[in-house]
Amino acid sequence: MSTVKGVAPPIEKYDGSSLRVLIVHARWNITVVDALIKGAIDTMTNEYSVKSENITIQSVSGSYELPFATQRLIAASRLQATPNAAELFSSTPAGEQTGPPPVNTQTFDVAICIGVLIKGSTMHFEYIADAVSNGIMRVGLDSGIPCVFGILTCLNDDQALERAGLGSSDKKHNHGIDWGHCAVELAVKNRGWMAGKI
Ligand SMILES: Nc1c(NC[C@H](O)[C@H](O)[C@H](O)CO)[nH]c(=O)[nH]c1=O
Ligand SMILES: CC(=O)[C@@H](O)COP(=O)(O)O
Repeated sequence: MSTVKGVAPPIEKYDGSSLRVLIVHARWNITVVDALIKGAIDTMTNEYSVKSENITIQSVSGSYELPFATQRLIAASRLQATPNAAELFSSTPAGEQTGPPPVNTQTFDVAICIGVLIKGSTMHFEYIADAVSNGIMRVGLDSGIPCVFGILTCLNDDQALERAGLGSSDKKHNHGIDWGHCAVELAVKNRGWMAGKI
């Protein structure tokens, strides 16, 4: 029997040709992470014309580091985009502001945080999964830049491989593809929302 699980295809054909995308990934479980990154990038470039030169890729050691690194990279990009950005935020240090930027200080339209957690013998997995999911949500809401939750939380190696399209079953599926679709849709919609369009 086929499954009811999964995301419906996007309603529109979004144009990603001017989007700027930040990918921040962990290097833990890198074989799986690499496949997920490839799935996301191929989807964005092949299906939405996102330019590869507009995709910035940065890595950190583990998934726990993803929210912090993403927050700092967004802050750094704003400083780069507007030389006097620090002054625009005046009393608050760069990176600690909440809400959308005041003017034209955004270099990334969307961030995708990619990591793979595989449960071991201790509670390590549970703590990291909880912290990372909350952290990524917080960075998105605080910065006003959508942050895609590209984290696999797997109970064993096989679950991780299947969800990166590397497994041996006929149900294997690369979730990086879904994250690519999700990133473009949210980035394009958010540009409209920021301009007051509903
Ligand atoms: N066990 C996994 C980790 N653990 C490392 C942490 O994310 C972190 O780097 C460390 O605690 C230092 O702060 N990371 C993953 O991405 N995946 C795992 O399965
Ligand atoms: C703190 C660690 O990285 C490690 O002890 C976690 O162990 P496990 O992955 O078996 O839960």
